[in-house]
Amino acid sequence: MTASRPPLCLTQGDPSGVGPDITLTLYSRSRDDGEPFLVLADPGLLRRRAERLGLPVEVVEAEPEQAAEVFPSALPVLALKARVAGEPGQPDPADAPATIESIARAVELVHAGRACAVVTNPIAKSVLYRAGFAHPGHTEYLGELARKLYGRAVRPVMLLWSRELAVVPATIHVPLAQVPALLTTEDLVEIGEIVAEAFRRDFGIARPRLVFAGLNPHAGEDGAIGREDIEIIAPAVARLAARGHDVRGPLPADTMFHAAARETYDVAICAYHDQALIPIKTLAFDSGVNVTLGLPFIRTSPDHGTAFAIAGTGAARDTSLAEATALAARMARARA
Ligand SMILES: NC(=O)C1=CN([C@@H]2O[C@H](COP(=O)(O)OP(=O)(O)OC[C@H]3O[C@@H](n4cnc5c(N)ncnc54)[C@H](O)[C@@H]3O)[C@@H](O)[C@H]2O)C=CC1
Ligand SMILES: NCC(=O)COP(=O)(O)O
Repeated sequence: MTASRPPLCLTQGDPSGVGPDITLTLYSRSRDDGEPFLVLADPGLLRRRAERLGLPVEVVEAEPEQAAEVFPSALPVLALKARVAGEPGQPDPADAPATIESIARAVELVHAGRACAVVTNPIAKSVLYRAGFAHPGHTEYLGELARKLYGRAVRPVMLLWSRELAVVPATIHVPLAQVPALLTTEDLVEIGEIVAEAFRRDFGIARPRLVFAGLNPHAGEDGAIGREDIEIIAPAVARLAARGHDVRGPLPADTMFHAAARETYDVAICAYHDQALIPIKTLAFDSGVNVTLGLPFIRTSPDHGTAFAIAGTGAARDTSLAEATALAARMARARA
């Protein structure tokens, strides 16, 4: 950790999910030598959950500037305006305003230079939708917040990163039936540029090796099983190659994720959510990190969701959150 760098800012996530559990667990085991963080949450929620889990964690209200000093002895929490019920496993749309407030204020803190990165805890999209939340997920909401606060166009791109595999879904939280119409050559080129720049800047890879997955079985089998691979994805690959990128594709998605194939690239850009997330969650569920590229600030998150069934039981592993905080700190160092 660097004393002069502002702290990481963790959001509350859905208060009925495992976010409080993994935050408290990570704090318990990293307070002595870990990267200091501040949590934007209802302090009462964290106190109740710590007691339930039997974790001897003192929760102290603090400003971001006090976080590094407080961290070794107590969990620093910047209190939300809203209080939450946060009953483990019983999500309540009435708690949604606090969940949303936490995300929005975390972005305000990084914008003001009071936090070095946003690390989000999991939200349940359907619970927020029921409360009127108009964004598909964090990724899109963070893009909207960034546009407003920073006053410029932002194209948020979802990256799921692990030591085993890194993947980017070109389309994210959309119905599968809409995917072919949403894939455009221009958008894929823009995503490829954003991904290549991020791997250079944040991951220290001078010339990242990009591959694109095909949309159709066998990448369309020369057009016999769908033409999107030829008409949309291949031209994007050609355009990126012409700009000097190390890029291949479209590759048949069924044969590009085995061990030897993964050695040949740094990041796979996939056509849709599950094409990208199934391989990484199979290989690295406990250590995968969700990163939003293309934002004017750093955002990471554990790759898993709210896991309501195990919230408050002590069964939630904090390993993915630990990787998310470590990666956010690494990115902050790379950008310093
Ligand atoms: N970044 C985010 O905010 C994300 C949010 N979600 C949301 O989470 C909700 C639930 O989604 P699911 O598909 O059920 O996925 P999930 O990741 O919450 O759970 C899938 C399985 O993994 C287990 N699991 C998850 N995290 C774990 C942990 N830390 N330790 C041990 N076991 C763990 C769960 O108990 C369950 O068996 C959805 O509403 C979805 O929108 C899902 C993914 C990411
Ligand atoms: N499956 C990934 C996921 O749902 C996370 O999305 P986001 O909330 O980070 O946009």
